[in-house]
Amino acid sequence: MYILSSIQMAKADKATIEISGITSTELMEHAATKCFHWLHTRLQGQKVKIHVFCGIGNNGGDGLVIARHLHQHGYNVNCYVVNFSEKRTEEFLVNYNRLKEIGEWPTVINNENDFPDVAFEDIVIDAIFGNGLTREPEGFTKKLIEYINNTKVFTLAIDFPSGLYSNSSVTDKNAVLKAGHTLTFQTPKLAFLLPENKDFINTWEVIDIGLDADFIEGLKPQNNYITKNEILPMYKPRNKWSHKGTYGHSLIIGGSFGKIGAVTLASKAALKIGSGLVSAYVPKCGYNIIQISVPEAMVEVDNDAALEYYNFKTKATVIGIGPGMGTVEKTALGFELFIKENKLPLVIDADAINLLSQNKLLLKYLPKNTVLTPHPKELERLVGTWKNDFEKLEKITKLSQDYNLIIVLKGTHTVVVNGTSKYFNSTGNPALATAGSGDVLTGIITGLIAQGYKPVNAAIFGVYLHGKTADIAIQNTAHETFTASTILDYLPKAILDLFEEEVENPEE
Ligand SMILES: NC(=O)C1=CN([C@@H]2O[C@H](COP(=O)(O)OP(=O)(O)OC[C@H]3O[C@@H](n4cnc5c(N)ncnc54)[C@H](OP(=O)(O)O)[C@@H]3O)[C@@H](O)[C@H]2O)[C@@H](O)CC1
Ligand SMILES: Nc1ncnc2c1ncn2[C@@H]1O[C@H](COP(=O)(O)OP(=O)(O)O)[C@@H](O)[C@H]1O
Ligand SMILES: [K+]
Repeated sequence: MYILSSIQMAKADKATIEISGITSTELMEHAATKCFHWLHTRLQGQKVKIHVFCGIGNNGGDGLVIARHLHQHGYNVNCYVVNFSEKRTEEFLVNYNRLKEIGEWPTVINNENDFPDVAFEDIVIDAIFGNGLTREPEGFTKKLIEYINNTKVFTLAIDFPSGLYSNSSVTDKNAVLKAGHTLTFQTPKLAFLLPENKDFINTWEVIDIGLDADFIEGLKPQNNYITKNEILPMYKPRNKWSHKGTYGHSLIIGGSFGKIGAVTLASKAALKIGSGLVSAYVPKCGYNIIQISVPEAMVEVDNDAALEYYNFKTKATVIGIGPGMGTVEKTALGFELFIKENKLPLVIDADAINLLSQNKLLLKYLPKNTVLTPHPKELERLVGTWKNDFEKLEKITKLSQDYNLIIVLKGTHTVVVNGTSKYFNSTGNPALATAGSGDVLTGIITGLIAQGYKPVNAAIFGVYLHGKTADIAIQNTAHETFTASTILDYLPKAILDLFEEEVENPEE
């Protein structure tokens, strides 16, 4: 699914109106009616008090349409116009009049004295600002947003939480509405996927308003939201005449005294995702541990308690390096020689990323399409700090372009960056916030590359499946009891889920 910016959304709105011949008011009616149905399905006519706050642009127009439908269905609805400007859009005015025609006169809010009483148990619909936000809300509009936030009432935001931009950072955090749920039109918005906006975005979903798909395709959006639809075509089914050699040989390099578990998890993951063969290259102290805990894997050993020589004999298809490796001097020196000589595809994680950060000259030796899987702290060591999440994404893009790398920045919405293309993951939940889950991801991506997946696809596919295990598991287990090993237990279900049909959305 593409992620569109505000400018792209406005272009797609306009183009759809021209191409399909429907009017802008009809498009608004269609979009806002879907939002009403979303609410109606859940409320089933309950007499809860609903406050609809409308701006004076088309986001406000949506609010007016929703208020009209709520009124006509007998809900206890209060509609307000937040009068921050005298200009009104045509679609706003059409719907203002339609609301008046059915006997519902919105209350105009001109200053703080006009704020209505809002109780914790009420519902607020936020239709103040949407796609057309050009600057931060101020004056009484900002005060209204603060006022609503302070009530802690459930807030349903239409298209955007008011005050949030799609593609740039908020500078005044008090001027953004904290949405309980957001119904956004046509595509996810980049701002919803960034940790800096965690206070404003809770849950959200996309309402398909039928914008022209060919036109959107022609915009060549660079930001993507990865769901099952994008993942399924990547899947490589197995051939009847294949054998273990067909599915490659993953070599996992890492471990140090006390941290052999990381290599164990990564090796198990590479096997479980289907790598034909898996070997581990660990310090001597890890030999028995891996042999006993992963009988399917082969093991080669280096020096005693930490890697030093990197002189393995395994003829691997791909190497995953870093889990539990440590950064002591001898490991770092050996790593430098290894990187300078290596020609095999690489997945680089954890301490191997930290060693690259300590010696950035090594970056130029990495084979094209090497996958790096940093968490934010590891990324910071590599590229320095950032002012905000948009600048962070720019820094990752530059790193990816400068060295032809694929960067997997891990987090709630892990993003895979390949040059200017970005792929944000849709799966996963806080169950994954547990020791070793990153090591498992390294093994999964390595094992997919071994089987012939293009590195960028291996990264996108692996991240999706990794998150999906937690989403499936959480139906039967608690967040707390999910561990990195549970990811492996649920990999079969995550793969099988790809072939299950989605349940129809009742509102569609
Ligand atoms: N057919 C369609 O197009 C469809 C559109 N749809 C809906 O339209 C929404 C976009 O509508 P929109 O473009 O009218 O912008 P919106 O967010 O309502 O507000 C912009 C107004 O606010 C003003 N303004 C901005 N910032 C401000 C500030 N800080 N403080 C004060 N004023 C500020 C700005 O004026 P200006 O910047 O020029 O001063 C302008 O007057 C979109 O999110 C979706 O909900 C759907 O119905 C689907 C069909
Ligand atoms: N709240 C969350 N929602 C979704 N995914 C998460 C969440 N917290 C952590 N994860 C995922 O868990 C993994 C953690 O990796 P990492 O930080 O390297 O852990 P470790 O070093 O313990 O292996 C990443 O893939 C990350 O995306
Ligand atoms: K809004």
